[in-house]
Amino acid sequence: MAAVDGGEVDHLAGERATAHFDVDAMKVAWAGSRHAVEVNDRMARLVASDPVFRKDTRTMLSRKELFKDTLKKAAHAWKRIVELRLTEEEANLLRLYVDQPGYVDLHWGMFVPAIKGQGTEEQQKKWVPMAYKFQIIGCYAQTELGHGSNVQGLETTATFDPNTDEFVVHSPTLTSSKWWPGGLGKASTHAVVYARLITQGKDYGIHGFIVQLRSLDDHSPLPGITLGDIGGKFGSGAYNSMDNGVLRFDHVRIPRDQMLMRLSQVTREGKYVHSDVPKQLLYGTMVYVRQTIVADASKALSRAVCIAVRYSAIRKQFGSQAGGPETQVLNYKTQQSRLFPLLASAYAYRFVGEWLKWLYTDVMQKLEAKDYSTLPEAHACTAGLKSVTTSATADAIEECRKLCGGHGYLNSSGLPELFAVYVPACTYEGDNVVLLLQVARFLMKTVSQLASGKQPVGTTAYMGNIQYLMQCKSAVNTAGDWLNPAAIKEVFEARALRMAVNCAQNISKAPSQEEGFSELSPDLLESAVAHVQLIIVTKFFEKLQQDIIGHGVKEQLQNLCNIYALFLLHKHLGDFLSTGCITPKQGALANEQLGRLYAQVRPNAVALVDAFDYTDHYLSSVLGRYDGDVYPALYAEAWKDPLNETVIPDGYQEHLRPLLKQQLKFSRL
Ligand SMILES: CCCCCCCCCCCCCCCCCCCC(=O)SCCNC(=O)CCNC(=O)[C@H](O)C(C)(C)COP(=O)(O)OP(=O)(O)OC[C@H]1O[C@@H](n2cnc3c(N)ncnc32)[C@H](O)[C@@H]1OP(=O)(O)O
Ligand SMILES: Cc1cc2nc3c(=O)[nH]c(=O)nc-3n(C[C@H](O)[C@H](O)[C@H](O)COP(=O)(O)OP(=O)(O)OC[C@H]3O[C@@H](n4cnc5c(N)ncnc54)[C@H](O)[C@@H]3O)c2cc1C
Repeated sequence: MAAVDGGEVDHLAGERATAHFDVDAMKVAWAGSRHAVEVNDRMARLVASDPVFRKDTRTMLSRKELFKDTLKKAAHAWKRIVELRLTEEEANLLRLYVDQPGYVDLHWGMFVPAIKGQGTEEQQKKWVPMAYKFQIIGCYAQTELGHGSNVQGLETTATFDPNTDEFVVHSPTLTSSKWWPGGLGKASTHAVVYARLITQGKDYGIHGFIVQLRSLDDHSPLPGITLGDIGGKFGSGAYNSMDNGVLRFDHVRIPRDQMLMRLSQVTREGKYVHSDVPKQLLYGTMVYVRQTIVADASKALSRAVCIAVRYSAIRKQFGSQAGGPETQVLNYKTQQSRLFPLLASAYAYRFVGEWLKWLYTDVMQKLEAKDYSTLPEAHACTAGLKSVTTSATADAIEECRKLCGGHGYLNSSGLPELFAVYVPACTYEGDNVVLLLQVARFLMKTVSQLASGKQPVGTTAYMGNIQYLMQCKSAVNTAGDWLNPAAIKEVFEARALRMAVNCAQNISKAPSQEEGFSELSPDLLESAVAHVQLIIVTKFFEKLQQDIIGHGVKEQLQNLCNIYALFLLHKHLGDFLSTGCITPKQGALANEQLGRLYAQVRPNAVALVDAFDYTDHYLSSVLGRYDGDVYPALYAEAWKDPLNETVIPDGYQEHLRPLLKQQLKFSRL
């Protein structure tokens, strides 16, 4: 049992008893291995049992209190990591379960990877150990007030001065102020700063530099540096624990060797030298983080779905004819058709995230061997999957809130905070529309190369089957035919290819490629989404080909995979019909099959969310409690609100009493 802090009575026991599969084996399938289940469980319990990591009053804290609490938790987490000599894997999980965004996320998630990816061996030797020991705290300072998406438009300058062998870092305009970097506002001592490199009078574009921002003695900003927090953000608690910051430089000097020089160098004389590597490797840290964001999407989504499924099994409304029991809302077909596709999506994102991690590692190994051929594919996959999974997850968390009715709107449900903390994922690390346009660009390039006979590889390999896919018609005849993976794959491939080819044909009619791309960009977005959804569906099918152990586990995953695919088909029916991949009748059959699959998931729903193995501490939701004892928890939680600290509210004497005593008379009455 995962819940370390659940009650004694299991109100969901009846639901758990109806499951047709081995939940422990499903935990292994979800986590990836038995080892992963064990280490996740151990770290989650470690956090849940430590009073410093409590978070039940987080949404009631002021910004200052919340920030201080975040500093305390980060320091305590580090203390525990050192005391217990945790491995890197354990430490990362411990931080995950602490579950409060803070400067450490950017320190480990971007500052260290940026130095590792873009620094020379010598630079790594100097900076990485200091960062690993927390002798310095770093952040990733790229975005500016005036430019975020358009990285080439950044204005901060780093001008080489050969007289002193230094770069002079400067913010020439208001819009060049660094704006947004997490951890910058109050915590970081250092940053990887992206600035235009100018040497010998020439602008060589954006490069990364390590810049010290604050004194290591008293934490005050160094001379020439202006620093602050950019202000409160969406929602209570949530991302306000993070000190997203503003930074300005007034001719700040740094040694030449603090330019990250793995990709290009400036010599002592000021000569610019570019290595024989693609310049896009400068964006490598973003590719790395996008890949981790896809894995995070399944975490956030599964968390919301776990709350909504458990609560929907407890919540009863209507249905009693002659004094009998009311209906669990989970039994309503509408609830199922809204909730089960989200459950299926959580599993789909988990497996595609696993695959993306593999792809990223594979590409990195190839890059080490100077093989850059898979870089465009890695960029397109990370950008596309980041975009599709975060957009769907943000929408899904809000849907789960609605699925929980009125109580979902209470902070104690955990859903408002989860939504507020998650929704910026659609923007940070690349705005989702901007990223999809990158995928579309990649697809248009691939389509244009088909004519020259170039065989596409990787996730676009299906495009090589153009002769067939442009004219095939689905052979589905009955609802049951939609359970055939080949039938599903064929229509998803045909839809994606036909949408891409349509776009390419329409672009070619425009006066220029650029104008055509711009004019067609709404269609290009849809084409990119179709391609990315195909990847997710394909990777789910591939997962099912692997050795999956445990009674009934594979059958459940097959159902979820079919639900994910057929739900998408139903949602994007217009695409499938307008491209002629299926007929209206076949669309209706898919929907019929979807209803049957929901019925099969129903008795397994609670067990399928139990397989996520979340503690009550991590879920932090009275509605999602493992024991299902929702009502006493909701009732008790209300009394913790600061408004209930006194029976008579503050302000009664000044504002309520005079009103009630009619001391202020309305002259016309
Ligand atoms: C209960 C509640 C509590 C819950 C708590 C939960 C706790 C959770 C913890 C949460 C912690 C969160 C931690 C995450 C922190 C978030 C961190 C966010 C950090 C940031 O946002 S950093 C800033 C990121 N910025 C961006 O992403 C900018 C986006 N813009 C770009 O990437 C580029 O500028 C863009 C759009 C790609 C355009 O670049 P440009 O140079 O103009 O390129 P072109 O379009 O002209 O393309 C040229 C060529 O390059 C190829 N290309 C582009 N990018 C890449 C790449 N990355 N890799 C490889 N190749 C690339 C492109 O395809 C073109 O190729 P061609 O062959 O066509 O020429
Ligand atoms: C919570 C949070 C944390 C962040 N952390 C960091 C950090 O640690 N470090 C850091 O450097 N940055 C950080 N950022 C900044 C973040 O990376 C940028 O905000 C993000 O890349 C989007 O850029 P933008 O703000 O310039 O949006 P804009 O590009 O200005 O987007 C505005 C609108 O324009 C549209 N748009 C833009 N370009 C195009 C186009 N070519 N075609 C069509 N539509 C377009 C977008 O879709 C969007 O609708 C963070 C942001 C947030 C919200």
